Amino acid sequence: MPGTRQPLDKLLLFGATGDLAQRMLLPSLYGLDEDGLLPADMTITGAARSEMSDDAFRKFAKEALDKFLPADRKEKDKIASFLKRLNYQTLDVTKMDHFTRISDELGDTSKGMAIFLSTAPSLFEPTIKGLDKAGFTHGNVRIGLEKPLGYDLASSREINDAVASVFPEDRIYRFDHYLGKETVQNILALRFGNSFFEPVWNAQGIDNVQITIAETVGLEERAGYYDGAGALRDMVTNHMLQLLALIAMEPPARYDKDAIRDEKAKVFRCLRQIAPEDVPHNTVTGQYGPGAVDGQIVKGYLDELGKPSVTETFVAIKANIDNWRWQGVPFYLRTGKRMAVRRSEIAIQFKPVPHSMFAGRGGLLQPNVLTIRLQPEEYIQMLIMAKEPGLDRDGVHLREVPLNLSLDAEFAGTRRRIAYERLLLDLIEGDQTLFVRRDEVEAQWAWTDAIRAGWAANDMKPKSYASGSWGPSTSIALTERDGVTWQDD
Ligand SMILES: NC(=O)C1=CN([C@@H]2O[C@H](COP(=O)(O)OP(=O)(O)OC[C@H]3O[C@@H](n4cnc5c(N)ncnc54)[C@H](OP(=O)(O)O)[C@@H]3O)[C@@H](O)[C@H]2O)C=CC1
Ligand SMILES: O=C1O[C@H](COP(=O)(O)O)[C@@H](O)[C@H](O)[C@H]1O
Repeated sequence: MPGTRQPLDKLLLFGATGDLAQRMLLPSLYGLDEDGLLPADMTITGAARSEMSDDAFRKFAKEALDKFLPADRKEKDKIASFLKRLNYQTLDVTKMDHFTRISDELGDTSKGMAIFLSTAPSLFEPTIKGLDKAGFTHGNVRIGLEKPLGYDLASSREINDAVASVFPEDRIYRFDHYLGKETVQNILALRFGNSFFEPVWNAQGIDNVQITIAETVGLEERAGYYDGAGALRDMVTNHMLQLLALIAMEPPARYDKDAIRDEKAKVFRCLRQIAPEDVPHNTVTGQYGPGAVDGQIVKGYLDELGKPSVTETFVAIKANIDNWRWQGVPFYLRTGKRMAVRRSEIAIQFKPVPHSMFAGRGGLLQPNVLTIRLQPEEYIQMLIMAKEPGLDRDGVHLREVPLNLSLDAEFAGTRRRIAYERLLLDLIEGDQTLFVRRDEVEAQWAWTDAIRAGWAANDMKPKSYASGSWGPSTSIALTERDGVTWQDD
């Protein structure tokens, strides 16, 4: 709600020397500054363990911008002006006495401050304790927490309790960068800014929903974290379940933090927990072996990791939502690394027509499919049956054709922003709508913890799949058993 936004003029960024800061956070903050969206006198203080002066941090940030900003956005004057906002504090968050150092670096914080923890979740509790001890939790202070929020429900609760002991929920901003993506916000526009989908957006109109986040990258530089997490906890607990909730939720009454998050939370409460005995039937796990991706020969996961591991790099799940709207509609979720293509999309397959008047006179009717492509392209496409032109005497020849709304083309003049630009601006200005509430995050963990318990109970190990494929063949069987085919084209 723009009318109630209250910008703060200080940002304290923990994990400022990390990969996420270099690739996403510093370029995003620059993007906001470039467009005049940061408060004029706002300072950005980076904090991390590495010993660095303010100037060395500015040089570090400049290198990050040089590397990660597109060539047409590197304006010397604007970068120089952005760098003037930056300063740095060397600090180990596990050492409580280090926190007193921040006061000098920050100066007067009476107008409030936004803090963002872009560090491993194991560091959240000590950081919060340190901030509290140094007196940085009172007044107009908001705290942002990068995902993952813990490793399971128990650790997530511990973190939530620790934050809640010093920050009220309305000052806690749990990041899930998928919520900052334009196309993800477009799901709300599509569903609730148009009237024609709602009457069929239910078990009467929809046969199944498929959510895919396929990546071509492998471990990158994150082996330490990823091998302990795996695809389920890295992608499903957060991004994929948020997408599911946006597709499945009831219409919120208003575009605000309470109305939207209440509706998402209700979906999570209706998400059917998968019983241990159903886990082998309803889930598939895989681990990539060697293969070719984008024309390049790549190593398998174990070779990249350099040690044995049973961590899954692919997971597919059949989920069900037990409420009136979605009874009997499977939601198939699928995500993996080193897949055939990079693609995030939601495919909604509608029910077939109840009776075909074209039977024997025009070919088979295909059910309509609505595809919301989140990345790399951004579009919404509806597959519909149309008559092929011609004077055929044996009937009306029908063919599936796409009805396309290319968001890339329609909004060609608008810069595509990094998801973190939206979220960091909302943290600075105080709008929680696109952040995850405590009850949501804990419901997400409870659901995926049950799946992990089922894997352990059934001694399930990931099946190998070739890099550059769509995952193990059992993933195809997961949907085919229900007579459903993954939408892979
Ligand atoms: N990178 C990515 O693409 C994504 C990352 N994330 C999550 O974001 C978080 C940060 O990720 P990423 O940037 O990749 O991690 P990195 O390992 O690259 O960076 C970690 C940061 O934390 C700092 N740090 C580590 N220990 C301490 C300490 N004791 N006291 C103070 N600072 C410390 C490091 O400082 P120093 O190097 O100076 O020691 C560094 O700035 C993680 O939880 C990750 O899972 C989430 C989504 C995507
Ligand atoms: O949170 C994460 O997301 C990225 C994928 O994000 P995207 O915006 O590129 O789709 C994933 O690579 C990473 O493992 C995970 O931690």
